[in-house]
Amino acid sequence: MAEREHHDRGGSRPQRRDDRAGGRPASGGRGPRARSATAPSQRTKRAEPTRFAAYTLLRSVAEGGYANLELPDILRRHHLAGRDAAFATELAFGTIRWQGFYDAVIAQAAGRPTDRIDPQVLDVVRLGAHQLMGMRVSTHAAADQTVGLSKVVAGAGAGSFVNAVMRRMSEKTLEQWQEAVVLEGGGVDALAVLHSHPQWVVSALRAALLGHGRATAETIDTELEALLAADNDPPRVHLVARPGLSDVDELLSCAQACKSTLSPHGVVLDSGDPGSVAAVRQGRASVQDEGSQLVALALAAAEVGPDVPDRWLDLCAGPGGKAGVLGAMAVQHGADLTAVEVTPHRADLVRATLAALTRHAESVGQRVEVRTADGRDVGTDEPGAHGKVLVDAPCTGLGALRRRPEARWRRQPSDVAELAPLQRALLTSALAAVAPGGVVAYATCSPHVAETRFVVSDVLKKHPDVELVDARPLFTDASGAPLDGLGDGPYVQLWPHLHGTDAMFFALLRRR
Ligand SMILES: C[S@@+](CC[C@H](N)C(=O)[O-])C[C@H]1O[C@@H](n2cnc3c(N)ncnc32)[C@H](O)[C@@H]1O
Repeated sequence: MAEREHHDRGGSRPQRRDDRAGGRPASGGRGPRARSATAPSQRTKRAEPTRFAAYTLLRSVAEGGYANLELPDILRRHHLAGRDAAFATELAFGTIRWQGFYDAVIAQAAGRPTDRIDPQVLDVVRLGAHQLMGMRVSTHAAADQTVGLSKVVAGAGAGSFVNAVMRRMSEKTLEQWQEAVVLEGGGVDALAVLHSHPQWVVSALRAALLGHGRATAETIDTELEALLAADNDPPRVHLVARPGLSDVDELLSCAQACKSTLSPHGVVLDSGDPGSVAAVRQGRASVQDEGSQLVALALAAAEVGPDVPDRWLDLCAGPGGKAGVLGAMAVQHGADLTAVEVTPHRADLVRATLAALTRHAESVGQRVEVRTADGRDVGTDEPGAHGKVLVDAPCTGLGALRRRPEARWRRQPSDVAELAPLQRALLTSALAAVAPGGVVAYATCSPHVAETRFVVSDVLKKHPDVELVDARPLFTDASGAPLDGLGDGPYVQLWPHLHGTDAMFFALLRRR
């Protein structure tokens, strides 16, 4: 590709304001950009495949698609692999993450609110903004390719507008744009623009850091900025070797990877496609965040009374990531696993995820079963039948924003209230389904206090026969050493900016 030498994924995000305080220049070491004075008629008239693929992904997301799910097909259709696929992915995902900040910049550069810009043209300009401010694409290449893309997707008439906006955006450094768009008064509103999060999400994360004891009045500003910045860092790909089916050495031997420092069964991929790893293709290993691995391993390690049944239950299993680890650990402990999922197509995903494990369990005389059912009924249907139950509750996913670039713009504050009764009902059902002496783990990939502590404390009020267990000793790193920064207990809250994991919440309840 013509401008290949300008592709640099090392500096793929707008720099934080903190970086300026350290004296580093904005935009990855470049000063103010040279004005790009090329007339639109002299710009390219074609769309280069990586930009076109990124644009296609943005349009799919605008129409309700999920970036992670759409990406593989779009890359295939545009024949992109290796560095080109990585460039297109970062261009699209980074643009979606930084959309809030870029829209504030674009509104000023265009002299009109973004809702008065044609949505297709707006997406093209957002991609241009990310090339200018988030990736080290040269000003000329970014402008040329962005104008070319606009002509292809929106007609020649769009070229002049896009050319003008790109020129105005390139007249300021990132640092100057941060100054220009930040809202007066600072606080949550300013952080929301600077770190490209909706305001309500910034407020919820602020409350979560305080509510879980991670931050105090003195440290909250620093902690919150660090957490928001971590949400904008593209996460690395982690694999888990399902215990008994694969191991870390096998993954290291066939992938460019290094050992996880957090999970004894995990590796961190340096590069490459997880689908090229045989163990992943065969369902003996899978892609999984380290925080999710730790949650499944913690429940597997939890002690239960002597007479509890050798039956473990995953009450909300789709698509089966934690069930894969929990089921593998169950088989090693001589227990069976039942994975329940209410949505039929997600239950099918769980079946596919657990196929290799199911065969392995049968070969040693045990059972791993997937059931399409409502988890809220299991407690009534099978009271006291299980020794360990996982409730990985449906939640807002505010702890996994870095993995799902569009999620922050889709979620609404009302989602929290809407999910609340379901979360309480599932935990109540789990407590009915567990035998005396058995344990229930309640987990979410959200640190929102209303989805975590409040759910557990509400349900506990109605269950005098249930006690909260300090979950912190169950969370150890890959060497078995206690994990730092887990809070004051008895709950565990992981944090992206501290542990490098999704912000998983974990509570352990034991039925007396
Ligand atoms: C957070 S996800 C679980 C993720 C899963 N544990 C994993 O690691 O792959 C929550 C799941 O619960 C399912 N769910 C929602 N309501 C449910 C219900 N009433 N009974 C069972 N599953 C439910 C959702 O469809 C979703 O697949």
